[in-house]
Amino acid sequence: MPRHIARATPDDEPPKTPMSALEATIRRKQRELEATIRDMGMEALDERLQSATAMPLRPAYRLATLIAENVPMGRAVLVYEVARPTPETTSAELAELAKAYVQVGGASALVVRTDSADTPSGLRDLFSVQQAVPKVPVLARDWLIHPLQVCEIKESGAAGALGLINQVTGRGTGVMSSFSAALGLDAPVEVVNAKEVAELSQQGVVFYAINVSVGLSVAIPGFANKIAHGLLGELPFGAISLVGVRSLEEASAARQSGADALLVKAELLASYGKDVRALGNALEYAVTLDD
Ligand SMILES: O=C(O)c1ccccc1NCC(=O)[C@H](O)[C@H](O)COP(=O)(O)O
Repeated sequence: MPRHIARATPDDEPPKTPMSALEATIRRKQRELEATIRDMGMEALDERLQSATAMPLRPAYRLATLIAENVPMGRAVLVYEVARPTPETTSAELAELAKAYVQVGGASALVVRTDSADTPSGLRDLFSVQQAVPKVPVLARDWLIHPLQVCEIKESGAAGALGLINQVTGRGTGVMSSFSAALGLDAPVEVVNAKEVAELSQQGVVFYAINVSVGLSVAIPGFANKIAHGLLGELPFGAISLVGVRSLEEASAARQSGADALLVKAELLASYGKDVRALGNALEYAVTLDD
């Protein structure tokens, strides 16, 4: 995705600051949600939000629980991203890929993209994958900006969501985080600096996400690992961490820096093609800590 979207300005107008790709995505998301809420009506929206809180997910916090069980044994939880290999891939094919990741590839949890820019049937994909691997926590990956999205994700049977980004939701992050928690969902909050961690931990946030590709337009070897290492060191005692990794080297470095769970991103999965077993073995080797 390009970092900036260039906008043509007539010669007599002062040049405008280019809209970042993130801003453009969030504006699109806002438009999509506004249309959904307009069709649904405010009353129905209120009812939907209330009934979701009245019936929280059971068991709750499946990913956080899995991490709490594994970390004391010295094991990292590997969360694989189940991405469509081609735009034509169906929900059923995605579910088969998910099964392979769990049964042969060593995934302990999965993430499915639900944004309309990635799939025409995000919530169906999420539902199909969760049905295919009922014992495994499956999370949605989307841009989370409204509680309605959290309800939809819960209603699809998922265990949680990735995509609550403090840089995007700002002062609304606390509300989104506690609403997700009230529904029993895991929704780690993506942070980029120590100030955010300090503010969010004051608000009771305990599960943090680190995306090392954020804001890095120049590929300096080892720089992303240093960022992850620094942020992991800022997390309060007892906090849970999930770090996104794009290579075996990043997986190994994140683990050595103390990451509890790793989001194994589509780039890394794709680099092994169909050899899911080889991928699982390589990852296991990369994240095993020497005594
Ligand atoms: O993308 C990550 O590395 C990541 C790691 C841990 C938890 C969540 C993560 N991503 C969720 C997001 O919503 C991303 O910030 C967003 O999709 C942008 O991702 P990218 O285009 O790969 O920077």
